[in-house]
This record gives sequence, C-alpha cells and structure tokens, in this order.
Amino acid sequence: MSSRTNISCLQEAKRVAIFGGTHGNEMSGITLVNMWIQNSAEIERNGLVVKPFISNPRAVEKCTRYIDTDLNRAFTPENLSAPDVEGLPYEVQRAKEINRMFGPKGSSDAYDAIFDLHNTTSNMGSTLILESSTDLFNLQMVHYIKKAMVPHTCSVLLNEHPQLKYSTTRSVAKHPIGLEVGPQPQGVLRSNVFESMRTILKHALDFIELFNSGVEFPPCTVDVFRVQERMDYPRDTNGNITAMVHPHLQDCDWEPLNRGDPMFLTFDGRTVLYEGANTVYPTFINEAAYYEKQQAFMTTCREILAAYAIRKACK
Ligand SMILES: CC(=O)N[C@@H](CC(=O)O)C(=O)O
Ligand SMILES: [Zn+2]
Repeated sequence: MSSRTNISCLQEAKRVAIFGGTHGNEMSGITLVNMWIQNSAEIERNGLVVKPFISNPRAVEKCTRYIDTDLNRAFTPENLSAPDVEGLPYEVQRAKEINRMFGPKGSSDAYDAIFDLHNTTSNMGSTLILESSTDLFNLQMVHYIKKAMVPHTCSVLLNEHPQLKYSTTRSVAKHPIGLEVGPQPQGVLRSNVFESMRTILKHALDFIELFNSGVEFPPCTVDVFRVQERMDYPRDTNGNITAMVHPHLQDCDWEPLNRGDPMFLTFDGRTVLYEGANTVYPTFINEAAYYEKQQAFMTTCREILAAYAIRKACK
C-alpha cells in the first residue's frame, strides 16, 4: 500500500461463488441458485467466473435446515482436517468437499468471494453479513451495494465476536459475504424477499466487475451493527421456554432497545424488561432456527467503519 495516497492495491477477484441451500429450508437462495444453474446469463460478468452452487443438497431435498449438524457452523479447522472415515456427520463430509472445491480455507487457491444466500424469519429486511472489519474489498463492496440500493435500506451485520463468531460455509473464500433477507418463513418463497436478494447480488457482481476493470473506489465509511451478545428466552429448569418475544419488540429488528424497554412476555402475562445499561440494536429477533441455539435475538451496537480507497493491483 502506498502511504502517500492511501490507496490499497488489492488482488483481482476472478473466481466468485454463489451458495444457496446452506440451510435447506431457506427458499429464496435455493430458488435463485437453481435458476442460475439453469441459465447463468444474469450472473455473468466480464472476466469473472461465477459459480452458482447448492451447498447442502440433501437438506434442500428434505427442506430442512440440516441433516446431521448445521453446515454453517461446520468449517472449523478440526472438521476440515478430519480424516475421511466412514460415519462422519453428513455436513462434516460436505464441509470437507466444499473446502476442496472452493478453498482450501485460508490459502491462496481459495475462491476470491463467496456469497452465501440465507433467509430469516426475522424482520431484518436486506442484510449483508461481514466477518471482518478490516477486509477493504468487502467494506468497499458493501458501501457500493448500500448506495445502489437507495431508497431501499440494506443493513450490515458485523460478526467478529470472539465467542459468538462461527465457522461459516462462506469462510472458505478470501472475501466471505453473507446475504440474509427476511422476513420469510422456512420452506416458503416470498416474491419481495426473492427480488431483494436478486437485486443485491446484481449490485455485488457489478461491483466486482468494475473493480476488475480497474475502477478506483475512493475512501468511504460504512455504518455497521456489530454483534455484541446473544439473548436467550427465559427458561424453566427443564430448559423449556417460559416466555415469548414481547409484542413491542417483535419485528423491531435494528431499532434501539433501551434500558426498561419490554423484551419478553411470559405465558402468565408478565413483561420482562431489558436491563442492560446501554442502548442496543437487536437483530434476528425470534428467528425460528435459533430456538435450538438458545437465542431469542442478538444485540448489536452501531459503529462506523472507515475504508481506504482501493483499486486492482497493477501487475
Ligand atoms: C437464520 C440463519 O440461518 N442465519 C445464518 C446467519 C449467517 O449466515 O451468518 C446462520 O445462523 O447461519
Ligand atoms: Zn441460513
């Protein structure tokens, strides 16, 4: 990087994958990817290899989140280096296959970018998920997408939390990007959600094409929501939930939650208040897939990230 001009010269992004069906019951990504496998005209860009790919075909076939274990938690160093023995959980086998095809994770042979398409039952709207606050390529891309989406909003969730971060399918790529669009029930297609996801992908691929063509992207800032804490439902001693998300919180993803605001409503009608000292921005509120993960919602804090200018490295 030249310090005088503060332009970072980054490697060209030539190989890009679009994953659908990492969770087999999230229908927008599955449908888009199957559509693009049939006809890829819409996702083709100059000088780019774009591969649409169903990441968990057995779960898609059964329309379930996973067969043995959550694929989007399976890309750990232990799993990826496990010997190929019989009897491995299906998703661990699949993680190893995906790592061979699109990785190896952390190596120079890995795909440049992976877009992993997800749907949520929460009212999050269009959300991009980042795993690093220092990936300039992704920050610039997210900035480009947010601008291109105006007047529609596109939120950015940053998960760098040392305990809450997980080993995602997309983490195999040099630049991992999650797309999370909702609300959409599991196993259901909603046209508005489908179209939003499609539009985000279009802008993302446009960005990469422009970057590869040599366009310089000036310094920018990106508003993000940084993952802070996991909030579980109130539970009894058997682990069964004893309360629901409070109606005042339900569907209020990304809206401030202040000390004293209602959070849960117990089955016997009592309101449980939020008692944290600081204002937080809840997200993934009442996500269906998170009951088994002991999570009613996630709290985030707002942050503004700055990104240097970037352009493609000159050879
Ligand atoms: C609802 C859902 O599946 N959300 C994704 C979020 C992500 O891709 O990071 C997950 O928990 O794996
Ligand atoms: Zn998902």
